[in-house]
Amino acid sequence: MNIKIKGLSKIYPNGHAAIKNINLQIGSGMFGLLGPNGAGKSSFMRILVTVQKATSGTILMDGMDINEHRHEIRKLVGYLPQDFTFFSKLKTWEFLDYAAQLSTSLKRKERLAKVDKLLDQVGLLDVRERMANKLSGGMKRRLGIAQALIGEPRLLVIDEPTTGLDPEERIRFRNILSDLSQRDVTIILSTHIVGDISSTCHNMAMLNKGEVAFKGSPEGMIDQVRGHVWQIILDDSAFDSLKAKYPVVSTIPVDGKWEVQLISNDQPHPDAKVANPNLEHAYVYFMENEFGVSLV
Ligand SMILES: Nc1ncnc2c1ncn2[C@@H]1O[C@H](COP(=O)(O)OP(=O)(O)OP(=O)(O)O)[C@@H](O)[C@H]1O
Repeated sequence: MNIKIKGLSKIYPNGHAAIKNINLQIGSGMFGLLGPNGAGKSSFMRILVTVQKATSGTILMDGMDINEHRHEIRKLVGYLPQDFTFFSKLKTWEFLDYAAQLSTSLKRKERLAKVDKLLDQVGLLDVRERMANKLSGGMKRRLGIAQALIGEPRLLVIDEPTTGLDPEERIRFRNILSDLSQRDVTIILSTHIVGDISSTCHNMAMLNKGEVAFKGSPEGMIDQVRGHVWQIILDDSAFDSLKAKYPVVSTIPVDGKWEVQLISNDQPHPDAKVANPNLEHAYVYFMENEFGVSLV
């Protein structure tokens, strides 16, 4: 699916501008939307899946205006919201079968075959008889993905799927997403976890305070910070004085001192050496306003 977003803004009735003049183009494959809590990711995604309307701007999905073709577009979209909840009295397979009845016109036998195929795909076939509300947090998210996929959407929108998952479940979830992205489907994944993006997405945007702070590839975002990440070993007092001035991205205790990585336009200390940047560094760099330091 080809999505063109032009001049998109959302102002809530209380006057809060949650998203401001967003312009983006999103093609097939996995697209990551990175940003801190409150950046406007959920507002943006709810507009994309037609759950709420923008205040201004346009979205074209394969040339169809989202406001004029809401009904058709809903059939093309699968959505896993951040606060996805379950019907407590349904078994795992029953829950998915219920979702299938809502979003497909398949006959019972085909439907049940599809339910089991999807449960297998997300690694839940072994627990198909378990009550859905008794699944672990990670399993619930995977069932959420299965329900979003059941109608064979061309666009899959997933809001903060890995928040609160343990590292093993997070990796498992990322692997499921990577498998999905091999198909001809557009997946938009929102997250505040940098690792979700670096391990799954070739294209991305970073939102900060409702605005697009960066759009491009993760490598492109890392390139922007090259030469601005510095590494240095400091004692307690030197560390205290530098951390008051510069955004610190990592600290490792080494022999009673600190190995520190920080972001600065200029060499922050005579002993500081330029370090190799990663996406985490770039994220901090593009959040510079949070630190009141102008780095770009
Ligand atoms: N219905 C609403 N009325 C007023 N303000 C809202 C409403 N919904 C969201 N906001 C505000 O808009 C901003 C963006 O919220 P949004 O949920 O879109 O951000 P987010 O990036 O998804 O963050 P989070 O991960 O914390 O949900 C926040 O400041 C939020 O408080």
